[in-house]
Formats: sequence, structure tokens, C-alpha cells
Amino acid sequence: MPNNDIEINTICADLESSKFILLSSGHERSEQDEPDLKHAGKKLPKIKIFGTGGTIASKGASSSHTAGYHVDLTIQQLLESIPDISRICDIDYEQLCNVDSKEIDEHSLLKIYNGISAALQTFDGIVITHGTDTLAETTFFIESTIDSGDVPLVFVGSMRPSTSVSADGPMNLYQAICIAADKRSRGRGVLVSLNDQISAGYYITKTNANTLDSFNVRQGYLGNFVNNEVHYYWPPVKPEVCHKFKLGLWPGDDASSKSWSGALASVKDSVKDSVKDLAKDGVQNPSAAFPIVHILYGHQSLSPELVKLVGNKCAGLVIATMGAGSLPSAVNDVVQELPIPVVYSKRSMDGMVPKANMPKQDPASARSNVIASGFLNPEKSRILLQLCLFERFGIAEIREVFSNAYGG
Ligand SMILES: NC(=O)C[C@H](N)C(=O)O
Repeated sequence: MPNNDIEINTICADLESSKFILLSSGHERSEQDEPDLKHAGKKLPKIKIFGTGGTIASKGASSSHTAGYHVDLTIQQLLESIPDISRICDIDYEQLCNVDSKEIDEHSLLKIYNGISAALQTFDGIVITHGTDTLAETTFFIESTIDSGDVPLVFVGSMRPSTSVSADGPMNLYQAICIAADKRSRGRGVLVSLNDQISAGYYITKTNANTLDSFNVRQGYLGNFVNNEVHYYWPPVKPEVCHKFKLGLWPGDDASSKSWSGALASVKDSVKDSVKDLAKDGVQNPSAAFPIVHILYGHQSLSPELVKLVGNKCAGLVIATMGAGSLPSAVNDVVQELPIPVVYSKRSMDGMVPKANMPKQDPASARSNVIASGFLNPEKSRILLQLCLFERFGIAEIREVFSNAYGG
């Protein structure tokens, strides 16, 4: 069958972007292809697709280059590279930003948060394209801050740029849209679709910097996608241990119940600066700014001076400890003198930091500032601590939140 160009009608309000042509799908259709809901007289699900950049939107110098590429494609161009989906869903698309995910910061997170929050009112499923390097941080943040009810939020990226031989982006995107449109994806919260696997955004971690099989999820994959079929291994479920924060609410200035005056002072300063920047960028909800939390990497001869220096420049600190909470005694001593909460995470990919391994402190004391991260890695611990500080939680409440992840 010839591969004719196909016209897709979308539900964009803007006429200019409400149609696009599939220039070259490279895909011959057959009776067994994706279910044709449109011609079965069924109402098509409405799917919103947000573009944020990443390798999936990148071009390299030649078809054999899989490194040294740059972000260059818009979400509209990405959609033009996938097979016709007009028989299974109506789509609307929007570019939120177009960057390598190393550039995703609090501003971009808020744009993604605001985009998803608004789209939840109207759409049956939402797809977000994203670079893979920090994808797990964004999915953790979104699962922790948005209750999407039944609406699936499917994040997708790729490991090869669009220009490479066997680029994985188009298939990954196609699968993500099919997953978002599939009724069986409802009630599962934030999902990640990559390399034919479906995972929970809360648990996923990037474990390989180069291969197509770049993500790993020790809690197990939720399902897979093979030849236009979505398969789930489990009924709908959301991560039980996830603490939900309400970003829209700024609790005001009454910090009377909190014992962390040092941390709160830093929080206030960082909030002031961030609010200015956010307002400049025209981001809605500028009050939702985040306190600064840094991460330090533990190693032999880690300098207590460095820990002190960094600890005095932030509202919270995460340390990737050696083993299950190990740090040199001199570092433990300095940490306990800091006026901020310090989360002990781990540099090992697997396992957890239990609270039994924290340096001995008097839990009743206002100075007991060390918290175990449980199974959360340093980058997820950082986001969780930021959210706790944003909510102006005191040390006991922060501990309680981390205890969901079996730390505390
Ligand atoms: N595979 C990728 O998407 C990596 C890229 N550097 C990014 O995170 O944006």
C-alpha cells in the first residue's frame, strides 16, 4: 500500500495549528492496526500533548550521531513524525518550553504543573514529552503535587535524537499517546512510557546514560506496549507512599507552630527572589516559589568545611551518603550544628537509608535536624524536602513525610 500523506484534524482552537500533515509515517496500514474508534461510532478521547524538549526533540549532525545533538524540533514537528492517530483520539498540542532537561528548573516545573492542572478540566489523557536526564524528577514532582483523578499523565522521551538511524522518539511518542487514550490507563496517576515499557513516574529512575533501556523501576513495570496493544500487569493503582502537596496554597506568614526559624528565614529570602523571576516570566501562580535545597555527594575524605559552607547557603540539604547513611564522623558533627533540615540519602542506586542509621540525636531536641531518606534517591529527596519547606513544615512533619518512604 502506498504511504500517502495523511491529514490529521486536531481540536486546537488556533486554526493555524489545528491541522497538520503526516509527511512520512513509514507505516503501512492493515486491518489489524490500532482500533478504529472513530468508525466504530465511538466518541474519541481528547488528548492534550505538551512539548518541553529533550533528546526526543533533538537533531544531531548526521544519522550516525547519538551524542552532541541539540534541541531543535517543536511538538508539532514531533507529531508529524508519528503514524496517524486520528482514528483513536482527538489531539491538542502546546509547547511549554523547548530545552534539554538539564535546564528544567522550578520555573519550568511550574509551567508543566500549570499546564497539566489546566488541561485536567478538559482532557481525557495528557502526554508530556521531556528529556530523560531529569524526567524522573519531574514525574516525582508532578505525582507529589497533582491529583489527576482518573486522567492518565503520560511522560515520554527518547534516547536517540530524531535524526539518528532507528530513532526511538517517534515510536515512544506514538505509544505514549495510545496509552493516554486507553481506558485501562485511568486511575494510575503519572506514567512513563519508554522503550515499550510502562512505569510509575513516582518510582522510576534513569539508570543508564546511553542505552535505549535507560530507565529502571525496582518496584516493577506496570505494563508494556506491543504491536498497538497496551498490556497492564496490574489493575489501576497509585503509589501508596506518595505525600500529596497542594501548591496553589501559600500558608501565609504565620510560622508560629514551626521550630525552624533559620530555615524559614532562608525560605522567605529565596521565595522573594523566585517570585520576582516568576512574575517576570509571566508564570501564573507566582507565589508558588521554592526554597533552595542543595545536594552534596558523599565520598572518602568529604570535607566538613564544604558541608558547613553549603549548609549555610540553603534552606535544606540532602547528602548522598556512602552505604545506608554513612558519613565521616566530622561531617556528622557539622551537620548537626546546621540550622536547617538535612536529609541523608544514598549514592547506591538500590536499597534504603533507615532512620536507625542516623547519627544519634535527642529526638525531643529542636536541634534534631537529620532525616533519613528511606528509599528515595538524592534528587527525589531534594524535591520532597523543597515541597516540605514550601509548605513550611517543621522538622516533625518533614520526618513524617519521609517516613512514608520508609525513612524519617
Ligand atoms: N535522552 C535525553 O533526553 C537526554 C537529554 N540530555 C535530556 O535530558 O534532555
